[in-house]
Amino acid sequence: MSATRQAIVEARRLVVKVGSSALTTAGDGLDVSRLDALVDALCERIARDCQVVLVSSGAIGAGLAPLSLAKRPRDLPSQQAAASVGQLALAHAYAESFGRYSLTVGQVLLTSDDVVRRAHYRNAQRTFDRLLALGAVPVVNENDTVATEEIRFGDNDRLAALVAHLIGADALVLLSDVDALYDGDPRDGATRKIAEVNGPSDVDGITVGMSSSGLGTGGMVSKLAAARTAAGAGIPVLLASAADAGKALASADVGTAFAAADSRLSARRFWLGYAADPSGVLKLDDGAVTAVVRRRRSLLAAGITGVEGDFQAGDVVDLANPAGRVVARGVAGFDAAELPELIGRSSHELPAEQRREVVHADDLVPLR
Ligand SMILES: Nc1ncnc2c1ncn2[C@@H]1O[C@H](COP(=O)(O)OP(=O)(O)O)[C@@H](O)[C@H]1O
Ligand SMILES: N[C@@H](CCC(=O)OP(=O)(O)O)C(=O)O
Repeated sequence: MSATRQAIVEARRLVVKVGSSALTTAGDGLDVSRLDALVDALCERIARDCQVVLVSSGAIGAGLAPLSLAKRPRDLPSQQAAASVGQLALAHAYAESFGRYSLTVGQVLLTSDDVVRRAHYRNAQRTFDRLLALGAVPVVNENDTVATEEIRFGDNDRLAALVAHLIGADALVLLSDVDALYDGDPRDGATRKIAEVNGPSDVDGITVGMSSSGLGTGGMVSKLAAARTAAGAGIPVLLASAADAGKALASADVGTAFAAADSRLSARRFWLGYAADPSGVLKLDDGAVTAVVRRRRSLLAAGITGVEGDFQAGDVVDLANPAGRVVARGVAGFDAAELPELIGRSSHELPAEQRREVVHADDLVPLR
């Protein structure tokens, strides 16, 4: 067995995320027998002295039938109405199901602010720690009923990766309706299953598509992004089918395993790289990309070719390569308004008071 799968088997703190497509069907809503089977697998793992946080989608899917909606609505107010009805059904079903094992569940509904703003992040951290210390199983979802289009996570895969880092999880398990990552969308015919992902090059060139069930939101795109986020932060990830939850949680010998990067990012650097909401973009030339990404140097004005957004010194900004791809994220040392007359100029050409880094290396995180 690979070291990654071994680490998942031995994890003492685990985040498990289950998608809508594994719990609900368009016509019938919540499938309690599938939910019970998932809870059976989780409780077996909990009985082996492992703390589990469950991130569960399915509120919108579970709210469709009670509201006589035939399919997942597209507009936000209807989705929110469905989530409001469905979340109650979902929480009730989990309370009943874990109750079979005399376990208590605690509902945690998060908005992006709760993990994007640092002060809120610490607050959420304390709530999880206390729930786990008291022996309850936290069941997490996005707080869909109050999230607006702008502040929405939209997909729970990312939320699960952020929660995994937030609680210091040893591993993340993503359960869906597909049994693994494939090198192309499995609906397109001949595709190959990928069992191990040991680094970004193992997923270069594969095609990932959207949800097939019409119930899930992010499809494989968001799962892959979440797996990379967690693995990049030092947390091993297993992607498997919810139907295989028993095996995924007991022996981790199914699905796709994503190896964790060697070192765990500090809370601050993780927050900077993956949780913080960027307020603008600095466009870099090739030399600056090499300096900040490969050599971990500070970003100087000379390597910047353009500035977007209206940010202040201290705000988080994206750093993009000449093709426009975001390669790093960092804390701006200048206001956006100050930069146009500095960029492209080397330090000795600048007045003494402006002769400093635009983004200091300590405040800069390259993204995988
Ligand atoms: N390369 C790929 N490998 C595996 N599944 C893929 C791929 N590309 C697209 N998919 C689709 O992604 C779906 C899972 O995403 P989604 O329905 O959003 O799940 P969930 O509700 O569990 O979050 C699968 O059913 C599959 O059809
Ligand atoms: N918060 C939404 C789920 C959003 C979501 O990410 O769904 P999925 O792609 O099925 O994990 C809900 O509970 O319906």
